Amino acid sequence: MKKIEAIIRPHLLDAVRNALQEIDVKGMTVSEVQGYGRQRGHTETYRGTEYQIEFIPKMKVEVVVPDDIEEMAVHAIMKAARTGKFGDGKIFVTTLDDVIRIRTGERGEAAL
Ligand SMILES: Nc1ncnc2c1ncn2[C@@H]1O[C@H](COP(=O)(O)OP(=O)(O)OP(=O)(O)O)[C@@H](O)[C@H]1O
Ligand SMILES: [Mg+2]
Repeated sequence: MKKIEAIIRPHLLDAVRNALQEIDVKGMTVSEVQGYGRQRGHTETYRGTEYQIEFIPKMKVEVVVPDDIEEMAVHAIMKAARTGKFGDGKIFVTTLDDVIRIRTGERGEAAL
């Protein structure tokens, strides 16, 4: 299984969710996050301490999927989240060891 974390523009959340539902992704977690990429990473020093400024609001979408739909899921997110401008976001993919459905004790892909 793969865990796909996508940092996207907040106003494109519905489009990304719809795109993922179309490829039968079973569940998802979303959260409001703040961050910066290459354009905004400057720091300010105040009384000897460095402060990171200019965090931009983004949404984080997390989905766990079987290996065989990883590429489809990544492409679905890219297509829905891309405007072509700086700040469109990023997708992080990691290998996930296990999933446990708490109610039943099912594990692995059966628990997705
Ligand atoms: N290396 C990173 N590690 C963790 N989060 C990141 C990283 N790069 C970007 N992000 C997250 O993704 C959001 C959007 O990043 P962004 O799309 O600006 O990346 P970028 O590398 O600057 O690409 P672009 O040049 O297209 O703007 C950031 O606000 C931050 O939350
Ligand atoms: Mg950027």
